[in-house]
Amino acid sequence: MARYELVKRSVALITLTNPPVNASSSAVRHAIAKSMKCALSDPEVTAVVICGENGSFCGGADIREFAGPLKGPPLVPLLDAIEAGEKPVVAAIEGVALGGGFELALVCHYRIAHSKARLGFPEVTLGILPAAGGTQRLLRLIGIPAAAISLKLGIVDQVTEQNACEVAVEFALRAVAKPLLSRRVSMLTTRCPPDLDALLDAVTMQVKKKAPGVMAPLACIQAVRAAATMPYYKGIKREGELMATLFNSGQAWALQYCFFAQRTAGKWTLIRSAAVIGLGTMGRGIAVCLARVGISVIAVESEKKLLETGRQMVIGMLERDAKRRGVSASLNLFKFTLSLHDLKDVDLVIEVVFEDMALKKRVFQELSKVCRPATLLCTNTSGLDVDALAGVTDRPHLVVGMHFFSPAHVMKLLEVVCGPRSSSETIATAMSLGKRMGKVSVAVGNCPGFVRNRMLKPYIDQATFLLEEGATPEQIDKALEDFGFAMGVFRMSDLAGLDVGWRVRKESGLNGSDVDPESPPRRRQGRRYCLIPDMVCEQGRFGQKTGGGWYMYDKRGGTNAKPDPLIQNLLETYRSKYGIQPRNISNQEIVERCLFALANEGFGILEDGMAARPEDIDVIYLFGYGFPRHRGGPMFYASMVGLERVLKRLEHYHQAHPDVPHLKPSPLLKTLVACGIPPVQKWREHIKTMHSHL
Ligand SMILES: CCCCCCCC(=O)CC(=O)SCCNC(=O)CCNC(=O)[C@H](O)C(C)(C)COP(=O)(O)OP(=O)(O)OC[C@H]1O[C@@H](n2cnc3c(N)ncnc32)[C@H](O)[C@@H]1OP(=O)(O)O
Ligand SMILES: NC(=O)C1=CN([C@@H]2O[C@H](COP(=O)(O)OP(=O)(O)OC[C@H]3O[C@@H](n4cnc5c(N)ncnc54)[C@H](O)[C@@H]3O)[C@@H](O)[C@H]2O)C=CC1
Repeated sequence: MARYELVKRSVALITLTNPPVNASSSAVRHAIAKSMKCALSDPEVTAVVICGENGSFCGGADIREFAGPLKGPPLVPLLDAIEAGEKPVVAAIEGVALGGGFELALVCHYRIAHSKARLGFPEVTLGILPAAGGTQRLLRLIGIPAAAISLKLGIVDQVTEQNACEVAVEFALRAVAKPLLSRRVSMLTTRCPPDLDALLDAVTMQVKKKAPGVMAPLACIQAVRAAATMPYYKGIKREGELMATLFNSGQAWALQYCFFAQRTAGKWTLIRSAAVIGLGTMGRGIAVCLARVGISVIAVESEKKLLETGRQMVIGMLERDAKRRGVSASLNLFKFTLSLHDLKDVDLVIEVVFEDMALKKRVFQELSKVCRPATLLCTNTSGLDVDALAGVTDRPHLVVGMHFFSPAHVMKLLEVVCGPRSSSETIATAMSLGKRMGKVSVAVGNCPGFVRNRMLKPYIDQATFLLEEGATPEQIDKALEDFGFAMGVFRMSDLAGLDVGWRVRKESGLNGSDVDPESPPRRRQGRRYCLIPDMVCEQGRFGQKTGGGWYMYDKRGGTNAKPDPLIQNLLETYRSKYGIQPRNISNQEIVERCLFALANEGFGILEDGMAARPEDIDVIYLFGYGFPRHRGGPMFYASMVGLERVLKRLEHYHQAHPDVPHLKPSPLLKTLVACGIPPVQKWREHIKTMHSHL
């Protein structure tokens, strides 16, 4: 519910993690209390930054908890303790800081807000008032006749267009030596106009006229009067008394009921029940994603033993997930079966069996027979033709790809693969189901590899070509990690498992018995091909899961990657076998070749109409491959480097490696350069004229 980490050696970063709005539930309050204790007692820590995950600081108290008895640490003492602490605490506000979230920001000694952040006390709309010192502190900070803009009012210390958390960390480092006394808002005196009584009377009149009979706004005015006329400790007591009256009033219950009713009414959904076929690596995670949002799930396996294993795994995952979120596991939503006939009434099916077209076709034919005519049929294939599957059903318009990424219950990205016959309603339903499951859904076209994996191929290819030419996995990874990736390409491949790509290459005739014996060395299907990844796999090295891949690990499943002399040997033998003279390769070349090849494929995808706009590609890479957010995504990065330069460098590299088609600049890149290099947001205008599959 809150992540605690040390950044820049001495700043404790506390990240609230309670999606969707990081409401301060009892579990979140508990985690804040624990993290603050840690930060204040650790001599290494000199300052603290509090932020929220997923672009939202904190949406206030968890309103769902208002119905039951107060659990977890009460907010007022928790907030008072933060303010009284001897280390500077900086709030990094993105998205919303509302209600209790704003109160949390007010006890921090400094506030850094993104320019689009929204701060405020919407409590009156829930029939209550900010009762964790909010009325008392805000008034002390801005005075009674408050104006309009938070920076001018002095609510925030800095407004930024950048990542608020990063700015706050730098700010915190500078705040370390400064005195904290004047930063404790509760110690300030409220600035009052001389005619306070007249002002409050006039506001009372206005409120009574505008909202006759409504209690909360009037209570707020009384709290304001307390802030103006009483010392903090008395003011907060008054605030608490007013809250107690409101909290137990029918008005508060009614208004809170309206809040949820409004959201429930908006939740008209086609999907109440779903089926998942195949409980392997992906199927389990997908089943958990569905159940997490209250959809009943029928889970299907092919054999009794596998069904039992799948069941155990799903239950374990659900229980761990529920524990982490402080809710009870929704086991009753599940039914496990071996028979597809049990799926006759479900609203949607997600097929997650082996990546085998013949098998998937058999499953889709069968589904076509057993499911009611309106059931949506989805596939999690990572690259097979969705339309070929649609073609074997009686309802091609209801067939769509829902491409999750591993681990499916964790990874945010969902590619919704639109076949040429998928109807708009089918696509919209899959997109909205993705959103409901908390995914970032992006509609993509039906081409081999779709968007993420199609782009990944040239990126990985470049990395392996660089190995042939003289680089090492650790050198390439270091260059990419310095660029901003959490993991370079080889560490990432070891994490994902090398066998998947190996199987795909075999199936596409790139290695194994199907290879044309006449193929010249290091060439396949008319283009350059690096054999090193296949050689690594042939040694049973599939990455972390086998204890070795591009690196060695202390054990199977280990995560601590160490350079492996065996790989070094393999590279040297390979180079001498094929007469390659290793050369020194600069980090610049590594970054350019990997990233420009990635972006170049992105231009190709836009041109083919397989993604609707560059923003979609960037979002896919941010959420589906950990592309460094501060670089904006591969397409935005290309625009920042300058399209002309990207074009020139690609031309240069393509000239040096003419047998690598991925380095040949895409026609769209050339068009954009020719038409004056529009900013990324305007590329769409130049793509519109081309054929879109979306
Ligand atoms: C005696 C001492 C006692 C101490 C008492 C301490 C006093 C307090 O601490 C008082 C409080 O904070 S009361 C809460 C104040 N905060 C609010 O009123 C914000 C309410 N939320 C919003 O305005 C919008 O959701 C928001 C603007 C945040 C986002 O809008 P969107 O349109 O993007 O999204 P929604 O569809 O509205 O919401 C998404 C899902 O989140 C749920 N949710 C939102 N805010 C929540 C909240 N504060 N608590 C619990 N659930 C919340 C919302 O219900 C929706 O859920 P689903 O429908 O299931 O998806
Ligand atoms: N593993 C990954 O990282 C990703 C995989 N995918 C795709 O998801 C699909 C599944 O992949 P994984 O979960 O990794 O495979 P897996 O091998 O872990 O699981 C497949 C499961 O399907 C079951 N199965 C096979 N035939 C069946 C049938 N007729 N009825 C019911 N169950 C059946 C198998 O017993 C097995 O448990 C593939 O299409 C794959 O390309 C997509 C994204 C990522």
